[in-house]
Amino acid sequence: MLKVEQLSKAYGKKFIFDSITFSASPGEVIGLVGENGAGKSTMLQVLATLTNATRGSITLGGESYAKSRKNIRKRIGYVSQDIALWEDFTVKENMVFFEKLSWENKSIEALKQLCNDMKLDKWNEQVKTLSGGMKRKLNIAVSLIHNPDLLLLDEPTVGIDLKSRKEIGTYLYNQAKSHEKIIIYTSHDMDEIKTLCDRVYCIGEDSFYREVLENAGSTPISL
Ligand SMILES: Nc1ncnc2c1ncn2[C@@H]1O[C@H](COP(=O)(O)OP(=O)(O)OP(=O)(O)O)[C@@H](O)[C@H]1O
Repeated sequence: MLKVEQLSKAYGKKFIFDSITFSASPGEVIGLVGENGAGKSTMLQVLATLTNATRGSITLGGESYAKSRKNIRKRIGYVSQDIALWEDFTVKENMVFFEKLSWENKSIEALKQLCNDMKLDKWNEQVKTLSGGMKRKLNIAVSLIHNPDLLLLDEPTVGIDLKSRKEIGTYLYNQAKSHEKIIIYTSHDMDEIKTLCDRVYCIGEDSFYREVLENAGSTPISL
């Protein structure tokens, strides 16, 4: 269980969000929505331990972020909005490179299977020759190498075609359900959010998103 209590983040005197409380259980897919600048990426960065909260507490499976930061990091997968891959390396070389940096030992076969499960079959091709959708899939596959309990994805499906979007969505959904992972992801695609998410949290000024989601039959929760 991820528990976020009275979490605030400020840059200087400006609060990006203030006193936010929510939780997520293993197996849940959580959508985080809000307008540009609402603080979605900042929230994911705090949850990913990339930046510190100003106030509040976070625990993952009972373990405190404040007390066990190093250990918590091993349990988190994070995919930023920007693709973070070696463009001149092949898919295989990227997977092997990031496996060496990770805390897990995975065989080449297991790494290849991870890519195949995502319908990413360009194993021996250089990343720079892949489409944007394929790169996004590889970025997600890299984040899963160490088998994280909590997967944080910042707009994982932005700018990619419907087929790849659906493949990524289905894959992530199955990851949450079959492997009891908590997935929190941001998107501006409300159809996708409605289809995939068990729960939707709205951050910042949320009246627009609330209305769109409610009209689509979803019940978003304001943070
Ligand atoms: N390192 C930083 N220093 C100061 N302000 C920052 C920093 N990072 C983000 N911000 C500010 O925090 C606010 C929230 O930004 P954030 O990127 O979290 O929004 P977002 O909801 O993810 O937006 P988008 O939908 O455009 O990705 C913005 O006003 C941004 O300018």
